[in-house]
Amino acid sequence: MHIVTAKEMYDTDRYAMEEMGLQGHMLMENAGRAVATEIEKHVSLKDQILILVGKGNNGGDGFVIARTLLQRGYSVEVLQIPNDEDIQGDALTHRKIYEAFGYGYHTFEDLNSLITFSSGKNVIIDALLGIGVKGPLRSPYDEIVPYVNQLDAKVISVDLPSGIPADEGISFEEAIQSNFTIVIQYPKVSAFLQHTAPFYGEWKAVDIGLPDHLLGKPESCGVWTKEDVVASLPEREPFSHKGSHGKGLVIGGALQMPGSVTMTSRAALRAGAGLLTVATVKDVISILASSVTEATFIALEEQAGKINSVDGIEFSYDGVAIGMGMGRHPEGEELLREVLKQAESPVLIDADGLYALKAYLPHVTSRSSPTILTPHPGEMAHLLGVEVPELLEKPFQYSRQFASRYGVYVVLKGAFTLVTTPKGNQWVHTTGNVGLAKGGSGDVLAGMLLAMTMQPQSIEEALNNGVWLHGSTADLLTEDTHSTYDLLATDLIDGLSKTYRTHLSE
Ligand SMILES: NC(=O)C1=CN([C@@H]2O[C@H](COP(=O)(O)OP(=O)(O)OC[C@H]3O[C@@H](n4cnc5c(N)ncnc54)[C@H](O)[C@@H]3O)[C@@H](O)[C@H]2O)[C@@H](O)CC1
Ligand SMILES: Nc1ncnc2c1ncn2[C@@H]1O[C@H](COP(=O)(O)OP(=O)(O)O)[C@@H](O)[C@H]1O
Ligand SMILES: [K+]
Repeated sequence: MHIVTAKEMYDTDRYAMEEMGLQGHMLMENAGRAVATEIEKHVSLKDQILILVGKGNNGGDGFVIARTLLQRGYSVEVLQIPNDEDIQGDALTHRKIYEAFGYGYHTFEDLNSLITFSSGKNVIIDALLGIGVKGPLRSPYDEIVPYVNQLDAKVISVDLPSGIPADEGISFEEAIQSNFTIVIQYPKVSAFLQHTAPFYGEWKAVDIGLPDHLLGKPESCGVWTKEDVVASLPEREPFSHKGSHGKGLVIGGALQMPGSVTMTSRAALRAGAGLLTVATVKDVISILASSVTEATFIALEEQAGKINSVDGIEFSYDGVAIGMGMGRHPEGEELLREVLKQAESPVLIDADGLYALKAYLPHVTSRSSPTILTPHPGEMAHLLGVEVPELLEKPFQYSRQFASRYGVYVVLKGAFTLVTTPKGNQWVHTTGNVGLAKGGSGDVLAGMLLAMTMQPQSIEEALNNGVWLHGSTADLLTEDTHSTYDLLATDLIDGLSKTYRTHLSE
């Protein structure tokens, strides 16, 4: 499923109108009817519905929705916010059609009109502003929005909650807090930003008949879905052997932190790695050996319980993951450099490895094999040299620039984990839940991703399939045997079996 900016939506729209003859009022008819059909799933004939109509095309959708719902027997009133002469173009066409059906509307004079017409309504349809919103809300929207937000009614927004910009990096002051948003054709970027997504409530996209190729480019920014996983995750070949399923190496762990590397290793094996070696300090091996019985070990030189060097490792692996529980110490930088120089396989860098990476970053571009970084926002902000809130304002832009500058894959973790390829393709993940916000979840993800990168699929597919499996496992477990309070990272490792069996064995 594509994710679009306002400009991409307008460009697609223009192309459909100018090149394909899908005129604006036809698109608006499609949009309004599709939205009305979706609204029907959330309301009943007993509900009292008020549709708030703004000045632009979002308001135009409102007139189509009103006509469609009235024709289907619902109790609907319309409050048009601008004066009559300010409704123009396709929106005016649809108001005329609406009136030709014999339906009427009220016009907003001051806040009292809203107080009067919202009284007794238990559903408000927000068709005030769409992707054309610019700057802070102006009068009278700056009064209307807070009033709607304090009403005790179900609020359903059309396309996006009014006041929320479509794109990232745009500040806003107030916006409609929706219960449900019916997105027109493609979700907009703001549906996936930590500070704007909550305004949407739940959302669903409806098809208004724009063919996919209209965006004029191959799909390069979208939501990675179960269908994508099913289409790209390779099946196990009946005659394959352990070597065909990838020989992985995990470098990490310190005497003070034996747990993370344990979780990474077990997760890698559960996710499908054929063979796994853990290179760590001696004391960690004695702890690990009993819980990761399938792995082999390399004892590395150490200082004060931390890995000091990677001497003794022969880099003949299909994939390497480094950094989990390694600790932060000056030697970390040197040993990471060695790994990046010597390993001819994909190298995934996580956690403490990311802190050791910063000085070496400019040299990463010279690697001929993929380099994968899996930062959470704090680690990513450190690599970028910006503050976390600044990063979260524009995660798409920051990730894209960073991935292309250094030629790396970036898995920016969070509630909407964002995978970016060096070419700039971006995939958002909506699986996973707050149960994952607990130490260790990231270590488990690193192991799953390591296993995935060693299977016969592209790195782009591997990372996306791994993130999807990780999030879906959390979702399955919290639907069933666990809650978002008690879920442990180790539960994810064992729960992975359920995800594979439930989703991927049909
Ligand atoms: N393919 C498409 O793009 C389609 C889009 N449609 C709808 O059209 C919408 C976009 O239409 P428009 O471009 O007319 O944009 P809007 O409906 O968002 O309206 C923009 C207008 O609102 C006013 N406005 C902007 N910012 C404001 C602020 N801060 N305070 C107060 N008033 C403000 C301005 O008068 C501006 O011209 C979409 O969100 C969608 O709902 C559908 O009708 C059909 C197809
Ligand atoms: N609120 C949330 N909703 C969904 N997923 C989350 C949430 N918080 C964290 N996660 C996921 O949990 C993992 C946490 O990783 P990370 O921050 O590296 O933790 P740690 O290193 O402590 O294990 C990531 O995969 C992230 O996407
Ligand atoms: K809206």
